[in-house]
Amino acid sequence: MITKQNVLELDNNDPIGFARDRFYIPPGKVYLDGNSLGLMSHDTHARVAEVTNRQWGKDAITSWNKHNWIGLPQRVGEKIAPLVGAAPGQVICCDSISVNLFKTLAASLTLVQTEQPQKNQVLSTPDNFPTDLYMVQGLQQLLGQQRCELVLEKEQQLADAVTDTTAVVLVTEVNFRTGRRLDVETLIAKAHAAGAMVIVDLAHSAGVLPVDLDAWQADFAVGCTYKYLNGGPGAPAFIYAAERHHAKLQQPLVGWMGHANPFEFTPNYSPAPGISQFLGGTPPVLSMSAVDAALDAFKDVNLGQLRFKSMQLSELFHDLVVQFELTSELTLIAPEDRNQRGSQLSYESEHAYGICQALIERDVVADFRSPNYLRVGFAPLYNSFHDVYLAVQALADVIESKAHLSERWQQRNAVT
Ligand SMILES: Cc1ncc(COP(=O)(O)O)c(C=O)c1O
Ligand SMILES: Nc1c(O)cccc1C(=O)C[C@H](N)C(=O)O
Repeated sequence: MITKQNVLELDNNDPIGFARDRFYIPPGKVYLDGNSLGLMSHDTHARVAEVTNRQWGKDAITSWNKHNWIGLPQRVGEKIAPLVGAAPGQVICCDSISVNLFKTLAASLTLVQTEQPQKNQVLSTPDNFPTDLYMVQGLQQLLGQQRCELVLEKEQQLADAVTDTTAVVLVTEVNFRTGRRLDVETLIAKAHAAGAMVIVDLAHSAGVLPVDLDAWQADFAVGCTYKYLNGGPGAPAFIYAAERHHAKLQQPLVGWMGHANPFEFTPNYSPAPGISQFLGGTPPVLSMSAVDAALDAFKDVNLGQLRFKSMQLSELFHDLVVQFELTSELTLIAPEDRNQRGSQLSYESEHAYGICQALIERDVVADFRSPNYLRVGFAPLYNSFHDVYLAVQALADVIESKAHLSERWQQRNAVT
């Protein structure tokens, strides 16, 4: 039997508990939606004020040099790099995951097909996040099936589905619906043995799992900064490209910021060396500055301890769900083994939307994913064990009072 006292002890003994004070916690709320939008840190709030008040407000255009706005994509990329196991010079902050997928898909197809023109398939999973699949479909339309054909295989059979015609494997480490974490390292080894490249989507990994791109020998990776990196709504994404590919890189969205000498304004494109050639247009200075400041919340936080706490949080949540006897309404679809999960739990329920809305009414923020999943995200930087206790208490209250069955939940919001 888990008691409130046990839970408070976990908080008292939490070696990274100090990080919670770095964030604005919405007053009176338990926020378990950092897997969709991370919370704002005090540093981020202060930086946005500084950038608008002083940099833009007073120094205006001189800030490109004076405050090094122009170097933000590289600077922020270098700050993300240690969180994803990348040595310097391989990560840059820019665009959205979707746009970065387009660039890395095109670049990897070109690299593979230069040596092995018969390889035309991009292998992925039907339950990948839709934008990942749409980007391949768009490229397939543009390049034709001879150069790009999307092939889908079940997540757990992905490694065995790599064939002679596989050019690129596009994999998301943590499934956004189920929270299942894939063994990306083994997948990369299998793909490489067959002469294919791998692009890893780290949307639900960066800032919460110990990602090791260099050690895994990943070819490319993409990720967002608005979830566990807490960069803010619509914050720019990042790209990783392994250094061994830099000399031969070719990506189609060549913009002036990715030029070797953008301020020479020459008519012909010549790529900047290294990772910078993935840049397209002008960086979004306000939101990229927010990301820059948000990353300081990881200062002195050990990533192993972060992962351990994330697993403890999800385990505590589910143990309490079992203790409160809620499993007849909620079926766990995340793996039972906490090692095989990212930092979220997902439950299937006929009434998942109503449960989610009734929870929000009780100041517990989780989210719903179609058709009938309740997702609960754990952000170990700022979530406490007590948060989890309060959340499951509220969940028990929803189910006991049948608040989830209210007519009011017949109509769904546009964004869930
Ligand atoms: C796995 C995954 N990839 C991509 C995205 C979307 O990427 P973006 O909106 O930054 O293009 C999301 C969620 O927003 C996601 O969960
Ligand atoms: N990126 C989002 C957005 O711009 C609005 C609302 C939600 C999101 C999301 O994070 C979706 C998300 N990737 C997911 O895991 O469901």
